[in-house]
Amino acid sequence: MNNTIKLAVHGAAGRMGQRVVALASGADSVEDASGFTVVGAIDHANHSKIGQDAGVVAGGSPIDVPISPQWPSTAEVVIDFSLPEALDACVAQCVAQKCPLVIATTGLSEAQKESLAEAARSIPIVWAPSMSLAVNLSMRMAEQITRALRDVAGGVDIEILERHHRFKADAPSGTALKFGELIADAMDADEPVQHVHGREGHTGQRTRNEIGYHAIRVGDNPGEHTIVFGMLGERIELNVAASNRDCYASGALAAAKWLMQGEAGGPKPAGMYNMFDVLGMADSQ
Ligand SMILES: NC(=O)C1=CN([C@@H]2O[C@H](COP(=O)(O)OP(=O)(O)OC[C@H]3O[C@@H](n4cnc5c(N)ncnc54)[C@H](O)[C@@H]3O)[C@@H](O)[C@H]2O)C=CC1
Ligand SMILES: O=C(O)C1=N[C@H](C(=O)O)C[C@H](O)C1
Repeated sequence: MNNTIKLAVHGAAGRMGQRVVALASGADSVEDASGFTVVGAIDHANHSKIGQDAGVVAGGSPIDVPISPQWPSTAEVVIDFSLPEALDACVAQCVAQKCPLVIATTGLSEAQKESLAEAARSIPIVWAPSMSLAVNLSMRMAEQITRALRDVAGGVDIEILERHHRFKADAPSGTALKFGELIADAMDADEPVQHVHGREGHTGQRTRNEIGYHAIRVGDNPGEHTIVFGMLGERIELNVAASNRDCYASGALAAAKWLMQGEAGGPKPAGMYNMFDVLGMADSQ
């Protein structure tokens, strides 16, 4: 009897989708990736790889699952690495099939975030802009540093630098925005925090109440974030960088597995979860 988790990958022909398919189908031996069977490899109907074996597209052996726009009826959990414009249909399908969902796609609109919250009333969803352990740990560290420096004499200027590959479609990264959101909360400022995206021209002096964001697009960088805490006379730079995409793929697989491990033996109850929940860092602020 096959007790593996039946997984469908949405955006399966993309850079990330390929790595999820490769790890989940055992092309490399990664602990978080064991115990899955890929039953669906979904991509856009016009993608040039439609009809090709998803395992081969991902650079491995055939797995007998074609890249297809069709949703398999057998999927028990779905991992999405696609595009904002593809996400609504994916969420609707998962709600219709009552299928737990891991959402990794970034660059969502406010309306999409609201419909995710609505969907999470009927299915369990893990939604996070970074599935990486190191990034999520760094987010907790950034919160701590922010709190520790909150009352430092002379103040602290916090700027977020992110570097990604030239193909990335959204800026700043979802991860940079999440760092900023968490840091803004930890600043606990009297005035609303201003989120300033890049600077040009006669900007005037930097205010104390802002977080700056700078998006760098270079070559094949799989993702790097640096949080600069600049004071008068010294600074801290918190840097977290991926060497390749497998930190995100294995994190997404860990999230899918976590969703399938509810207390009653089935999936987790409907609700919106994030990687802090998956990694056991929800209370470690
Ligand atoms: N949360 C995380 O840890 C990470 C999130 N990401 C995010 O994941 C997303 C995908 O990233 P990449 O794989 O680099 O992009 P990509 O462009 O290589 O892949 C996206 C895939 O989605 C497919 N797609 C487009 N429309 C579709 C539709 N209607 N139905 C099904 N599939 C469709 C595309 O054909 C493509 O194969 C981005 O938003 C990126 O920011 C990327 C890495 C890590
Ligand atoms: O597009 C990418 O590549 C990545 N996107 C995510 C983001 O926008 O934060 C996560 C990771 O940094 C890689």
